[in-house]
Amino acid sequence: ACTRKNRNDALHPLWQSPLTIPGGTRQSPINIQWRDSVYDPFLKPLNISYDPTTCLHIWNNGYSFLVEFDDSTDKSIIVGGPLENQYRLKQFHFHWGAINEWGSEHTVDSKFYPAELHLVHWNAVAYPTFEEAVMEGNGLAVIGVFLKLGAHHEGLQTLVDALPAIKHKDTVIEFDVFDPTCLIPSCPDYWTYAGSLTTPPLTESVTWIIKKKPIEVDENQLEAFRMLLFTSDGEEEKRMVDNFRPLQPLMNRTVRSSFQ
Ligand SMILES: COc1ccc2c(ccc[n+]2C(=O)c2ccc(S(N)(=O)=O)cc2)c1
Ligand SMILES: [Zn+2]
Repeated sequence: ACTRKNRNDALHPLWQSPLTIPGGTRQSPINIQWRDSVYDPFLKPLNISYDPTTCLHIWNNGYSFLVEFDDSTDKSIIVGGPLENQYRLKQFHFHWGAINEWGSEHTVDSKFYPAELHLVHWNAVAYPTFEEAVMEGNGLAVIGVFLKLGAHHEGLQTLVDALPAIKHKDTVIEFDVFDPTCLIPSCPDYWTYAGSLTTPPLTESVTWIIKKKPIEVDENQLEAFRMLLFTSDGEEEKRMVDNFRPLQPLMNRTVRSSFQ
């Protein structure tokens, strides 16, 4: 039997750093208790306008796979909702489980979904670079969309077809045109709360916007996520699964809803 020096060996490198931010008061993810969320009539509809040609590439960064966008202009932005001004789309990625019983980062009334999509935007009005925005309380806005097992998702299949080419960590392929709007439910309802990045550097810079309605994907599409690897080509293979952070304490926060 193999002997591990310590438990950390078992953990993906991402989690070998401290899991908690000392003095963290607004960490993510959290459980969203539907009946404790507070309807805010002043929340605006979220306005999403993405230019599909700003899509650059899809890559495996060793903790998820992400599709990155050219964020040097205001061509792909979100505005409205709980946000003070517009935020630029930088990338989207997913978190998922080894089986369909879990995988999402946020939960709703303690229910896990098999996966969760994060569309990451930054406040280019207030800050000159993404790296600076990551360090500021109003620097980032992430739209969270739950994935549930159900019908085949046509838009997602375009991504799924590219995954075999980025099986290993640090592999990347061109991705010329993709409109992530097809991955966002048309139902306008969302919850919103002040939180953090869910991977290091775990900075408390995210306005979370969690869509109430999930999108449906089929078993083959979820299985395609699970054939990705955390590891580089030539290393001992470790399947990329369970890349979600444990739930964090709500502490002194209220989750607001855009719907009654
Ligand atoms: C300043 O150094 C950084 C900054 C950001 C980094 C990062 C490493 C990985 C991911 N990021 C991210 O941008 C990032 C991390 C987590 C998330 S999440 N899962 O949407 O909270 C979104 C984006 C390093
Ligand atoms: Zn994420």
